Amino acid sequence: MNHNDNTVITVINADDVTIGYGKTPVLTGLSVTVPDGGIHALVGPNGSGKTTLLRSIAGQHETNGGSLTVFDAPPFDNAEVMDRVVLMGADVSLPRTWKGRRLLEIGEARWATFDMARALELAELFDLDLDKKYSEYSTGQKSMLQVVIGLAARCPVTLLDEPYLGLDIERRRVLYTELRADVEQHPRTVILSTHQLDDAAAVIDSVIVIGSRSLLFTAEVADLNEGVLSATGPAFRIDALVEALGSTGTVLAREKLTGQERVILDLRGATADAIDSLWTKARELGVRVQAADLEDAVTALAGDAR
Ligand SMILES: Nc1ncnc2c1ncn2[C@@H]1O[C@H](COP(=O)(O)OP(=O)(O)OP(=O)(O)O)[C@@H](O)[C@H]1O
Repeated sequence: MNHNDNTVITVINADDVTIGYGKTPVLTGLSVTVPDGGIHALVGPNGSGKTTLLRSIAGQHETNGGSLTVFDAPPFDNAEVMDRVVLMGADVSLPRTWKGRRLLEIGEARWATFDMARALELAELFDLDLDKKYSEYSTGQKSMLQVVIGLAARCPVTLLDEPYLGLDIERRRVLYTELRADVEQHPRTVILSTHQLDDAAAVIDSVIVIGSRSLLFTAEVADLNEGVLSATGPAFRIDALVEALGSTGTVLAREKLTGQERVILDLRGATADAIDSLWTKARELGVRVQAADLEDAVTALAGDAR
């Protein structure tokens, strides 16, 4: 594993990577590092290359240029890396005629770290019938089986590709609660690709945001929660707040609501005193300020980064 500086150990390192299909590139010049441990959301528009990137990290898809390493080694077709990585989720195909229970046994045979007791416990929490064939599962039940295998495999690098697809609200709660509990009890690095950031907001540590073709930015969720604010009020009051903001921060986005306007402000570089005085100013002006929802913060930062 790489020591980026004196403190951060990275498990996945992409440096100027190009990935595509045939001669068509999907991602170009992608440079990103993923720290060892924690849950990281991979976010980007449809077709931006999230699944392709996860497949490359899992050693299932060859990169076309640059350097991609997982545990300091190129992952493609590399058994030593692939034995420590699991990729499960929406686009992962499993043998359709096999029953859920059999697929768990395949997982147990595939990964030395697989915990069958945990797999059975998760299946019960999801209320998943393991005696049905995979082809007989609904979309949500297929997702549940994928999540069960993905978590029970206990791989140091766990990749979950849109694992919530088709899950009802109660099962989504199980997914995120059990994911967090599992990672706390058995620390590992999880990358979770998602279009539903707010759903995952409570359990993720950072976001990796890709745009069309490359990385837009990465950010710690704690930094976003503290430093990206949403301010709502009548337009003239928002104008006054933006004027007061000066060089303390940046206006990432501004939108009209019915009779009001809302701005998303990036104050991540500001001192605690500067942030305090902006809150005071907002109160004086009668502008409602709050931490921006994670989804709003990421969307605004992505718009700003493009
Ligand atoms: N097997 C393939 N052969 C050729 N092109 C492919 C193949 N798989 C994916 N692509 C193309 O690669 C691009 C990225 O696809 P990918 O599935 O990685 O995106 P994604 O970000 O996961 O999308 P979504 O959010 O819609 O799931 C898309 O333009 C897609 O059409």
